[in-house]
Amino acid sequence: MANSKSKKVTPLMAQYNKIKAKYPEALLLYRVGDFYETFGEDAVKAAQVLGITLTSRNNGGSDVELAGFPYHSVDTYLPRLVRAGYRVAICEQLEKPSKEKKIVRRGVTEIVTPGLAVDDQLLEYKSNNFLACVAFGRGKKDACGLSLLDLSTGEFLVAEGAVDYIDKLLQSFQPKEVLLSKDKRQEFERVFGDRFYLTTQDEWVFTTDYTDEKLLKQFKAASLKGFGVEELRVARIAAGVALHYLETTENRNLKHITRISRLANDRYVWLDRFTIRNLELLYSPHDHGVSLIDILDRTVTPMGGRLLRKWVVLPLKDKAQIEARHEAVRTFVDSAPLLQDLHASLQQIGDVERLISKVPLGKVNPREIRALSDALCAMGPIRARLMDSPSNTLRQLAEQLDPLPDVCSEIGRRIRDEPAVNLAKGGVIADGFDAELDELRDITKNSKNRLAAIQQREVERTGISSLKIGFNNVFGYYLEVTNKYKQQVPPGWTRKQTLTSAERYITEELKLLEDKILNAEDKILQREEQLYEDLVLWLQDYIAPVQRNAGLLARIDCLLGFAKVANRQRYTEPEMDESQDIDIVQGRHPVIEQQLEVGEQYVPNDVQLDPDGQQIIMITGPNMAGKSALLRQTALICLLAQMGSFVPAERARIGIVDRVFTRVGASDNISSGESTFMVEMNETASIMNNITDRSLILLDEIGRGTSTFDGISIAWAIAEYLHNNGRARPKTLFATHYHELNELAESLPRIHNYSIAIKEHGNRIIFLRKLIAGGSQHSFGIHVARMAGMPTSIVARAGDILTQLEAQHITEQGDPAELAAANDLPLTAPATRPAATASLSTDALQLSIFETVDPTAGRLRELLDMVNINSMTPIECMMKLQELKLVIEETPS
Ligand SMILES: Nc1ncnc2c1ncn2[C@@H]1O[C@H](COP(=O)(O)OP(=O)(O)OP(=O)(O)O)[C@@H](O)[C@H]1O
Repeated sequence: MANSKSKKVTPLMAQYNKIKAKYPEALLLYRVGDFYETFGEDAVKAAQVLGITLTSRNNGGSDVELAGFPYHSVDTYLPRLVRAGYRVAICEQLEKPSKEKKIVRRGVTEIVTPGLAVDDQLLEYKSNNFLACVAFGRGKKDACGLSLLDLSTGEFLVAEGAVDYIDKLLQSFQPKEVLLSKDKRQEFERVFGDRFYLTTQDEWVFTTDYTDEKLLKQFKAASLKGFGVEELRVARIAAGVALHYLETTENRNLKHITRISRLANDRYVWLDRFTIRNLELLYSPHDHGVSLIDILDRTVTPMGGRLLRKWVVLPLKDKAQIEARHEAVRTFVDSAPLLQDLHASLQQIGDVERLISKVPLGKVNPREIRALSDALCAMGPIRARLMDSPSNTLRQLAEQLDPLPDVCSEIGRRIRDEPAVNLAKGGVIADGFDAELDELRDITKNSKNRLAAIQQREVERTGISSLKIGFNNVFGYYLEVTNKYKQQVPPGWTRKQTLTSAERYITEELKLLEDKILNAEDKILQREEQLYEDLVLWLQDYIAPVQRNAGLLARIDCLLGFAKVANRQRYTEPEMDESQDIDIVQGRHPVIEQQLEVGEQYVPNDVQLDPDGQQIIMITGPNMAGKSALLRQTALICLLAQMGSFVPAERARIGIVDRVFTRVGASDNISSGESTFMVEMNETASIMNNITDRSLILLDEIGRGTSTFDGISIAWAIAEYLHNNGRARPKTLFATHYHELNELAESLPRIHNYSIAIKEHGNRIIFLRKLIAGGSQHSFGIHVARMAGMPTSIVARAGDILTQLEAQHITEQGDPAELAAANDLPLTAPATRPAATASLSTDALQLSIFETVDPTAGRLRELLDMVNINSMTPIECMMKLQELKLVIEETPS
């Protein structure tokens, strides 16, 4: 820190210390002349992050660290500091330096944090930059409130609900910064994890009275009734805290925050947080992985791109709304010229939503204002074209578009066609708009002509033919009259200088012109600034209509994007109905089908689900057969349909789905122990408690994270519960390695067995990727090992061991399938039921193995001792066998 205790602190450092004390948590960029300086610890951090030189400055006897950069580099350096996670306070000089004042007045004009970014360098153009606030309810049962505010667009959303709902929204909207009460940090991290950039606020801010006052003031309203947020007490607190935070970070002109909207939980399909992650809707966890949005986003405008991200995580449940989107997409698909025209027009639009937000923030530059008017001008043709289209949806959208001709023409009248980006450089305001400015410009351009004109006129008027206009530094412009014509000087001229052969005069007119010429440049800049400010102020009245246009264009853009994807990827229009069936004919996985190697073809599959007949599909098949792909494509097709998109299928009839749950079994519990398994079971239990008739559940290798027999038992119990649960019959796709689960179909009529076909070809397995009726009866690991060329003696022996292990286990504990069926396992069984013994007694078996495969017995025994067969997947078994085989091959006989 700058040393405030030092005896003789320089005036500059004294001022710095005072300002810094007000913003202790921020890294302070302190303007000194043409530089932004940082001092003390801030300087150390800035030097490290920015790679700038760290020096020191004498501060009245003691040294303080110093690092700075030129003011014009702020656009380069500021984003780097913010991205590195710093809050940055920018302290400007608030007055021009003058000789009389020892030190100029300075103050913080802006605080930039990840959630408060508005500069293009800090924003991703197709993503919102949300600042979130989470307010916890009073008790455990009380709801949690969330607000999401994008300062760069003015979008302001609130939601209230159970913790898992808020968690899901945080995951979907990925806020860049989250505000919370000082005393709730631990609770927040426990519930929502530690991956957010947190900023705490004083506890007193989180009170209804204070926050409601903030909201009412922002929206200039007497009540919040009109916004549909009256009932959401905790969400309103979260919203008010966000406004409070903006105020304390010097963001005071928030005219672009014109509305607050409720994210109505009941309007959208409920996706549990695993589903968003698991279906890779927005992100893929793999390196260079592709997510659904990557495939789906063919939008042209940044607003469209941002809206699509919301559509993807908030699929609709209302049939009419979904069909309205389909109808618009169909219209574009059916008319290539309409699609192309709209695409071309939208390309001229740019980011009007963010442009108009810069108006109240005082950040809009002249070129952006011009871009705004270009965008408005482009809206006319879009409106006209869509009004002519056969689509009701598109006509309704077009009708609401308002190209604001006044704004468009006013900007055209006031701003030059290609204005300078930087207002301070001039050349912004159009010629002919302002007489004063025109005159000033004229003066600088034509000053010589004007002087010559005066000279000419005066020669004619006075008859002094030798009259000349000259200039000197003492009294500026003058009229010089030779002695010969002295008598003809008119009365209004003032003599200023007498020379031997001539006299010099000034006139009122000449002085005025001189003044104008000398100050013209300065005055031009001032006048341009003034006129520009007037325009920006005038534009503030049009923020809401421009935002409305931006919203409409975003929707048109998304629908157009869906049509482009449908054309390119051969998607078809799904039929939506109120039934509870899902009937997909020749469906495909939208992402995987795009990623296959050249020459590979995605194999489409039919999937039918209905709660009265085929409620649960049990799919068996070896690793890599395509089970997970089938599960996910089914959910993705339903979700795509409900987002309003066409779907990758030959035909699809979808009874509206209201919830999608996904669970994927933990892949390895060897390193993470039981906890992973416990988590898996807890989460599965939460699915079981929330299912409805319209739910779609994907269970992929559930129970994999424990020993084989435990896993089978648990998967069995879950399948049984989903089938027999009286409350609801959720449609379920169940992928499993455990062929034992096929037995369930014998006693439970709505469970149907399927498998994914494979074919043996010599030593190779060919994956046919076809879903066929009937479960598979193979023990895949050993089966695959045989096809991989394992010596027959080992394969045969492995088969024997498996049979013996299963037989032994059945005598010790009973057949897991029978056990499960007999015990009528309750829901809570996974967590509370005593785990079946994981270690099997294999001593006897091992002895006999080693008797037969000597002389490599020692090494093989060693390797086998380390194996826990109960926790291995078939493919791991196969690899282990391969390893054993190598031992045999490498040992000299
Ligand atoms: N219908 C299909 N057509 C073409 N390729 C497919 C198809 N289904 C899956 N694949 C390919 O097979 C790979 C494996 O599929 P998937 O992960 O679904 O197998 P799995 O049976 O779930 O295996 P595991 O049990 O190991 O998870 C996919 O990454 C994809 O490349």
